[in-house]
Amino acid sequence: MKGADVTPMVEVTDLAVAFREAGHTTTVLDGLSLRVARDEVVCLLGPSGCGKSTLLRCLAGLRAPDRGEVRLRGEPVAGVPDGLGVVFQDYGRSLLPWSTVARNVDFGLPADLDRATRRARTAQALEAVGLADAAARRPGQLSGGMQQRVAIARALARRPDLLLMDEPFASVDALTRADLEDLLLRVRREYAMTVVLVTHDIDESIYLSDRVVVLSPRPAAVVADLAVDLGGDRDQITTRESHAFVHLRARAASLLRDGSDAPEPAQDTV
Ligand SMILES: Nc1ncnc2c1ncn2[C@@H]1O[C@H](COP(=O)(O)OP(=O)(O)OP(=O)(O)O)[C@@H](O)[C@H]1O
Repeated sequence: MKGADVTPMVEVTDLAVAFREAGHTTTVLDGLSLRVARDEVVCLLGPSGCGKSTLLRCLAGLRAPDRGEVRLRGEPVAGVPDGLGVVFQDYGRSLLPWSTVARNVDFGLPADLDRATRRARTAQALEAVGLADAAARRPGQLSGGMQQRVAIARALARRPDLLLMDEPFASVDALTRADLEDLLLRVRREYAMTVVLVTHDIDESIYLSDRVVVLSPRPAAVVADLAVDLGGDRDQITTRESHAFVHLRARAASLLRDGSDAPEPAQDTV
């Protein structure tokens, strides 16, 4: 009998990246290793400037590391891999302002797809993000949250098995952010994707993920790998109030602050 495929979706080994500018070298990553299993949602949580985006760019094949290796589905990354969706924070710059919403989504599809398939995938992705009625509008006619939904639809239309997100909800207001977080939890199941999401928001990292990888200040190293046992059905109010969530938040905050883990609180204090 053939066993289940246990090849990790993402395997990063001993990654090092440095930037050299005007005779000055900034070491951003130095010996970072990380694994993400298929269908997992993992948040990379780290302080500003620690190298989160650089790590994500290495995963996306947008930057070659100076040392070490990135493998996706067991294959070394060399250039932008197939089966990948990417969503960045700055939706304003990632959408084409003169094109309709539908065209913006279609724009992300491989050139060799036939017209009927393109239309079907675009319609399905817009439906998934609740924008079926906005297909003919232009980005400038939409709110920030709606524009970010278009960016997510564009990634989904590619039917990625790996979605990389770089602070995707950092530019929208708190209520819209909560809606987009719940949208991600839903589409992650519908599209059966592995998700790697970069954030410096502790609550968001716990709410969204199966695992939070806490990174140190630059050069980013893995400080802790926190399993998030909150179940699949999450709710913005009750999940965030739960004992497990509150304790994970304290642990992540302490690890981010000085690398120390917070002790389990006594039951009568919560
Ligand atoms: N192309 C580049 N050239 C020179 N330095 C760079 C370049 N890209 C990033 N850096 C530097 O590398 C460091 C890490 O940047 P990176 O964007 O990866 O961090 P980050 O953790 O994502 O930060 P933030 O949370 O603030 O977005 C920063 O000091 C940044 O200035």
